[in-house]
Amino acid sequence: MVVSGTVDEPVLGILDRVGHGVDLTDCGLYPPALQAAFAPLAEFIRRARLEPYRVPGPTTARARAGKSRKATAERGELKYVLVTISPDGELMVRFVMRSTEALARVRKHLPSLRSALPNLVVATVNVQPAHAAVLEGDREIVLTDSEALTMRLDGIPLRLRPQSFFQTNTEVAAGLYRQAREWVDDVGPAALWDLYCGVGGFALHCAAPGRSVTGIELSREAVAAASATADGLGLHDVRFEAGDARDVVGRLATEAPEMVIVNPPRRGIGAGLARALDESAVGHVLYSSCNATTLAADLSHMPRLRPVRGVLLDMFPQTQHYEVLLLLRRDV
Ligand SMILES: C[S@@+](CC[C@H](N)C(=O)[O-])C[C@H]1O[C@@H](n2cnc3c(N)ncnc32)[C@H](O)[C@@H]1O
Repeated sequence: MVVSGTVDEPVLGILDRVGHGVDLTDCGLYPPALQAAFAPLAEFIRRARLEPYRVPGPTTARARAGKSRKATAERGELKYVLVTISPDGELMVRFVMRSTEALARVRKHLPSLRSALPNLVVATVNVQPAHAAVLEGDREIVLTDSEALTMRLDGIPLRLRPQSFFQTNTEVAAGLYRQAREWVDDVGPAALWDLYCGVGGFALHCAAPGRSVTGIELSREAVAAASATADGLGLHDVRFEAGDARDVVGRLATEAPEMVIVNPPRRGIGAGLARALDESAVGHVLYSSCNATTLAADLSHMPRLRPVRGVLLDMFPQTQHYEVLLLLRRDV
């Protein structure tokens, strides 16, 4: 939620085209248990005197002439409140602030927030000093004993830490992983790679006796989280490596698994990895994409891998975005 309004009347939601806050706390997208957190969070903002950050407004003629700096000056501290609820009903709340100016007040009043929200297990302050449309900064200050939220999907306790990626819509994510598992089991590979694996959603869902699964992901934190889940479940044939998925190009030529899952960011996997998959001995690719444009571009570099099954998932309801899961099979 973008925080706007005033310290006494904070508005949680989005900014409209002209920068005015729009209250979205009654949006039907939110699960009721998440929605129930908004009023206590607004009360916390009032109590801890967390002044909402104000985007520099449209410049006045005086300001444009350099006669008044005030008209465009940034004010306030609190930019966003990022709220995640786990399927078990636990909350992670991250306050994205311009600086650490209000940190002591956040710490001081946190106990009152915790009594209002007993299901709050992870609370952090993220410092994002830049005036840019960037959701979070590099510095994360954890205020609770716990640093991770357990996202239990189909009995698999995925560990979500602040700054790690998690699919936006947990219920749809569970459906996505179930669909992937079904198609992977139909193919029945003995060796499977999960590229761009994050905290291991696909890899851990697709584990099976006699199947070796390797997840590769850039974020070391996510790899540590995925490995901890695999260890906790006693899945010894599922391992995770920190690295760039595009660097598997060389390995694909010498030790190609029977099947590869890719779930890249919006930019897609790119021509290099797409061509390497196309030219490898990989029999099936499962491509989960949140951007059909880059998916199409990637597919154009994989002419020997034909889409044989596809499903569209409404991962981002009430937006024009969607997730696509495609099963590609090598044309022989
Ligand atoms: C769309 S998310 C998918 C995560 C995971 N598959 C899931 O279901 O939660 C993309 C992931 O790719 C990771 N990533 C981005 N660029 C990468 C790269 N070049 N190599 C490996 N991982 C990358 C990001 O850190 C992020 O976790």
